[in-house]
Amino acid sequence: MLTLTAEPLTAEAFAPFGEVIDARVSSSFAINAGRTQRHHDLARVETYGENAHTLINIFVSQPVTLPLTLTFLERHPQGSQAFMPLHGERFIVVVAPKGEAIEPGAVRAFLTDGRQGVNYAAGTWHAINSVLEREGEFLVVDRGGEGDNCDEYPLDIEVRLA
Ligand SMILES: NC(=O)N[C@@H](O)C(=O)O
Ligand code: NI
Repeated sequence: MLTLTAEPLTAEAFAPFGEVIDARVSSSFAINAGRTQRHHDLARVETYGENAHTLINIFVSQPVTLPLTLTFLERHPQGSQAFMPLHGERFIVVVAPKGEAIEPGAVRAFLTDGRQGVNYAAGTWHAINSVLEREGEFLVVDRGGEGDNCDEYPLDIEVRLA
């Protein structure tokens, strides 16, 4: 069993796995006659393969209990996957670098603060959506198209909060 303590999510720490989506720290420019600040191009949407196209979804997830116990990580080789909470929900992010195998020492766990979303780059290993405290509603942007786009890697992980 791999036991991890979730660390606060930062863009720098998450950079090898994708992007953190956070209007508080991203640049913006005024549009709509100055009434709107556009936080532009915050994450790279990747869609590969036959008939690949971008999907906009909403995930409604039931909360996990702590410590979070996982039996696998998954990856989407044909596309990225972004999760943005719609009501300030905090969630646990567990990731590992792209590759055919996962090195347990390379697995990282993060805790979001409610204003952060994440975009998993295509092929990045990650835990399924793991929201804390209450039912969560997430805007999810990922890849549609032909072929299988979800690989699972068996790994027993326990995640605690600091
Ligand atoms: N399977 C699915 O659509 N969701 C997972 O990919 C996930 O990361 O939660
Ligand atoms: Ni996923």
